[in-house]
Amino acid sequence: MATLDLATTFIGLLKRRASNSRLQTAALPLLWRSNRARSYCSVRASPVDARLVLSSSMPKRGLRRFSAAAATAESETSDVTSRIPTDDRIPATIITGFLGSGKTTLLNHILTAEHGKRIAVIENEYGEVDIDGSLVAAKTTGVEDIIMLNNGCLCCTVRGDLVRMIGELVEKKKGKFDHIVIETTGLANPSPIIQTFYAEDTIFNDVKLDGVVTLVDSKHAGFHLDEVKPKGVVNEAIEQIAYADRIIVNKTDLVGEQEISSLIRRIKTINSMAHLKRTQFGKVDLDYVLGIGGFDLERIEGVVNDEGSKDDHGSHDHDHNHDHHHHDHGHEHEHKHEHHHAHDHTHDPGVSSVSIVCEGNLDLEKANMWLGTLLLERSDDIYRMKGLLSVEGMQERFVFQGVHDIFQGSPDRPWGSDEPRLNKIVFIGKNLDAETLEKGFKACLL
Ligand SMILES: Nc1nc2c(ncn2[C@@H]2O[C@H](COP(=O)(O)OP(=O)(O)OP(=O)(O)O)[C@@H](O)[C@H]2O)c(=O)[nH]1
Repeated sequence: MATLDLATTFIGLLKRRASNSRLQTAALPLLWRSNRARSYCSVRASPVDARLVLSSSMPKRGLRRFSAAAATAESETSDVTSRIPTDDRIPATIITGFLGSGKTTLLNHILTAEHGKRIAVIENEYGEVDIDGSLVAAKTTGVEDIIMLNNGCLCCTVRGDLVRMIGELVEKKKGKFDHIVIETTGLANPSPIIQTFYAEDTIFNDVKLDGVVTLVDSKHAGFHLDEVKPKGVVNEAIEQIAYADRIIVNKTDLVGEQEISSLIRRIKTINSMAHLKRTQFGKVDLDYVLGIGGFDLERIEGVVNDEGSKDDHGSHDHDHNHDHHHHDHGHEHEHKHEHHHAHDHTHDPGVSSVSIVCEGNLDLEKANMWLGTLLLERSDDIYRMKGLLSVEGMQERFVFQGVHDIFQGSPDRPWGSDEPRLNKIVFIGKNLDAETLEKGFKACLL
């Protein structure tokens, strides 16, 4: 057992491995209480605060993350009401979506639109040699650099290339571009690409993941979502939706309203966090896809409050007058139910969203234990999560977000005097059981 300074907001957790069973009993310092007299970077766990129980095999990755975050924090002045340090790293957007869904069309739209941003593009066209046809727009606007990765798929064989290329971009051209856009192949699973932004110091220190934008082909998506894959093989179409911050339901000119509505309902079952828009030829406002802060703690509130992905056609009749209790429970089940009946095969991808909204104060140690254990045991299955918590004795709200075993959390602004202390969490993942999650959460309430 050890107590550590809590100067970090990033803690990588070791994935559970059969040979590491002792980790299963370890809890990690996910939540921590702030202290007004202390600066962001010197918040320390005292015996009455989160007690950190660390296994001797605390992953090196986690410790590296610790120092990287602390280095950022050191330059910050101490201001408890804005604990989250300013992040001036270069934002990067991942554009993903199934084959032919309109990724390059969106990229061209981004590159030709007036936004004043200097954009570096990394395009992963598996097996393609000639890019001229696909990137016409590149020649016409302020594109700083186009890098092709065409000897494999970003999520599999060329991750090292991605790291190297981003490293080179930063080293040689820092200050010459404002944003990086990465277009993946249609068969890419976004997860390893997302994790690269946290796992590699060379990227993490200079570049931050801004968001994952997923294109969905209105006409063909249903077919791909239904596809039954061999055991252990992911359905990329589902994964691409599950990890998204923004979903663009494209090619709406090719199908009728009923088909679109049904697809959107299905998408929301998988990912209730992402905002969603219907488009033709990827025509969206640029601020819908760039500068979205999908992984920023400051923006968690927008997501958990809007939760129930926004559809600009307003077809989502989410009940905003919820009773702060069991918020989305019925909603999720309703969709799951619908899903099972809509398809009469045995395939159940089991990727869904679960939300918990509940008023009350959390016991810090119990909440740490619950979340820590959940991540140690289920981090492979929990694709993304975001939350805003009310911790007993903490004046500020505690916000967090995570992607698999990467967890980022911090107190943000103080609770208002009349503000109900509402906890809100959204999980997206595989085989999530809403009741178990809710029960576990409620057991942490005082
Ligand atoms: N009808 C219609 N066609 C579209 C729309 N958006 C894109 N397309 C066309 O669909 C085709 C595929 O679009 P791309 O942008 O190349 O799709 P992609 O996702 O980059 O394709 P891959 O790189 O092969 O995965 C092109 O011929 C586009 O012109 C749309 O909204 N409606």
